[in-house]
Amino acid sequence: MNTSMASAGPGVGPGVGPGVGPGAGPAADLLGAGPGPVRGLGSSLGPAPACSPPASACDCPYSDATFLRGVCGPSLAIFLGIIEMVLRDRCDVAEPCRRARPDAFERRGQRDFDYVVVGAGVAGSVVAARLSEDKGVSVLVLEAGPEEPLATLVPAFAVKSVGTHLDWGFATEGEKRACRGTGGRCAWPRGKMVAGTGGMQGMMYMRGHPVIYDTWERLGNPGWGYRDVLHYFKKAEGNREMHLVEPGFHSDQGPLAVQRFPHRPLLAEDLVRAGNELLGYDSPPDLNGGNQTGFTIAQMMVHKGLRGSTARMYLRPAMGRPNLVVNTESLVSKVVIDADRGRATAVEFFDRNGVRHTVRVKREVVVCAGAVGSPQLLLLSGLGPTEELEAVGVTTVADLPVGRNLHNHVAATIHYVVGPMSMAALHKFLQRRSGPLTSTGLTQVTAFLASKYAENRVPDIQIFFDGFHAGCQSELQPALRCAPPNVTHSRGDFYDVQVDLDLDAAARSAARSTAQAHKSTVVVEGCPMTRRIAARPTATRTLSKGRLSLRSADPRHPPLIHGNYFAHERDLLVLVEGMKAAAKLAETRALRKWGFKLDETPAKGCRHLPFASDQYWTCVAQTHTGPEHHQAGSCRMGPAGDPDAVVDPELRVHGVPNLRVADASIMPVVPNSNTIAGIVMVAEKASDMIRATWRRPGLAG
Ligand SMILES: Cc1cc2nc3c(=O)[nH]c(=O)nc-3n(C[C@H](O)[C@H](O)[C@H](O)COP(=O)(O)OP(=O)(O)OC[C@H]3O[C@@H](n4cnc5c(N)ncnc54)[C@H](O)[C@@H]3O)c2cc1C
Repeated sequence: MNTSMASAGPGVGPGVGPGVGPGAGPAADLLGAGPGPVRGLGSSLGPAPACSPPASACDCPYSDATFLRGVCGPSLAIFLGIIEMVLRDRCDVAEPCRRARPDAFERRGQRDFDYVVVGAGVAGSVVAARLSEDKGVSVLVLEAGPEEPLATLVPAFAVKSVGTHLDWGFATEGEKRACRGTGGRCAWPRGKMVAGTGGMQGMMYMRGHPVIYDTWERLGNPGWGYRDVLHYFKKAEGNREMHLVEPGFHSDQGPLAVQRFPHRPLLAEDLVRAGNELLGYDSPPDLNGGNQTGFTIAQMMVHKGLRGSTARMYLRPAMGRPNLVVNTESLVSKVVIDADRGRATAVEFFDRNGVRHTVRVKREVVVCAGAVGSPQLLLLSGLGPTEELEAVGVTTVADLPVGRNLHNHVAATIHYVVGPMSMAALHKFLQRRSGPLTSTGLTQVTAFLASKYAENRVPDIQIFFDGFHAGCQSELQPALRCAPPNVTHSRGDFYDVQVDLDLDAAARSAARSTAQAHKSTVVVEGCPMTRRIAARPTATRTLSKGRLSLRSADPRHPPLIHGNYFAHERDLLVLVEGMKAAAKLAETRALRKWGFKLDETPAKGCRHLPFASDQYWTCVAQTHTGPEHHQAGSCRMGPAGDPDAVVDPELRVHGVPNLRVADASIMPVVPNSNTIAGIVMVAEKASDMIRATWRRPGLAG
């Protein structure tokens, strides 16, 4: 699975309150998390309350939504609990004075706002920060989940909140051709917290091929072609490694910090070499530049060793603004629409105590609840296919194809055969923001390939990698439990960073100095260790379309989701090509020296088929489907008259112009890559369009 304080740290640059600018004092110096301007966010930020470490001395009360201690079972609960506690005591990490609260709305006592933003996820955080730059307007953000927990900021725990109370835990139903191993149900984790799914994702920064955005434009959406949206990619991007990327495509001025992890296993470099050996490339290209084909160590959304979610990079620097209120643990249940006037007039939500509130909206509602949450809310508000709404007792306001055009990438995992988290690692992380806790291991490597089915050689396969990351004992090979005597961890049941690093070095020198490769086994201090590395080829230009509808009119019930994977046969054919390409990697010179070998243990449910045949890979894809996490399109953008369109090219719901949707759900076609870069672009452009609307003569309120 693919999975930063500085600019968002105690100081937020020019225009900030007292004592928090550059050189603001001991916090910055001690922790190496120096404050600096949040570039691109303007200088209109209001004063932020000062705080200074240690956190027990931080001036603002903050209650962290802990989750880590539960993820590895009882044996590690104490160790992981300590990590959470230590993080809480770091003021620069915790930023307690910039946190949203579940009682912010009540405390403010204000019952009407110019803008109400639903969801403080990837897109919502950007929209809220941008709209509140205008001092004369008021912005309320309602987020169903709690604040972004501290442990989610540590890259090594990137996806550990999946399956916890921070995950909506959605699943598709009735898949006929996919997820057969799990009864036709594919898991769709989605983040329920400030930062949204951006708090549980792998941090990879990938935009997708220009042709995707040109397709959006061709489908009737002027202003969304690549030449136009490039401006917004750049507006958002704060690239800290401009020397690595192609001139003309990037910017170092935006709030979203983009750079490679400070740490990577040695194997990562060889994996890239192996891939480019296969493709005949000398050096990895900038996959966000002019050529999207090849293998690379990707740039990630990280800053100073911590996850750079949009909540951290956009929203928190804005939290001191008097015109911005962010209320957590608030489930929005309905947008109230005056059908006669075609206008959204209010938003209803339930607070953490289950009490219902109504907020009046003076200008616009901006729905940023994600590819599942946004269509669900529109449906609950009477916007959707009449028949479906009537079936659950919701009165139709406008008959719109909400929930259709839902689509996603699809993957399958293949394994190759070829350590543990300790106090030492924690120390390294806290002192220098270095070491394995600051990365996600091999997940920082990715590749884009064009299968034989690809149109115009535009990549239709992305490969992700996994392995060499912090994990629980259950994720390890049994042999790893044999702990060498010098292991620094106390119980021998968690990846030890020390071992991890030594293992890399030892494996390399062993493989180099002795021709007798240990094949899948390396020996460290007399302890035989086997590792399982995974590659996850992913079909990214999928043609299969699913749908989302209401299960009931109760906003607390999850919607019905039909992913409809592999409904279009080409998606499966492309994925099988991707699996074959990934299998070939094991044959490269660069990886053979590691004793890399395809794991030939037949996959459950596919043992009857000849290993590595097309039928075998097809069976693996359909049985052990990787349902992927790049859902999009469920409130599709398109012009008036397009029967598939829910929002117009300015992201206004057709028929309700002061209700916009801005997130992954508006994408007519999902990018052929990870999605966040594209979503942030959408949110930046949406914010500009909203602000421009209200600057028009006669409209300013
Ligand atoms: C395990 C995993 C790994 C991933 N890795 C990557 C990666 O490496 N790179 C990448 O680019 N993408 C990655 N993704 C995909 C990416 O995280 C999502 O595409 C992205 O977060 C979606 O953004 P969004 O703004 O559309 O929705 P979200 O970020 O999900 O935000 C929606 C927000 O709305 C809130 N909400 C929903 N309904 C309501 C309601 N009724 N009332 C109030 N609030 C509500 C939610 O709680 C949430 O906070 C990954 C996803 C997963 C699950």
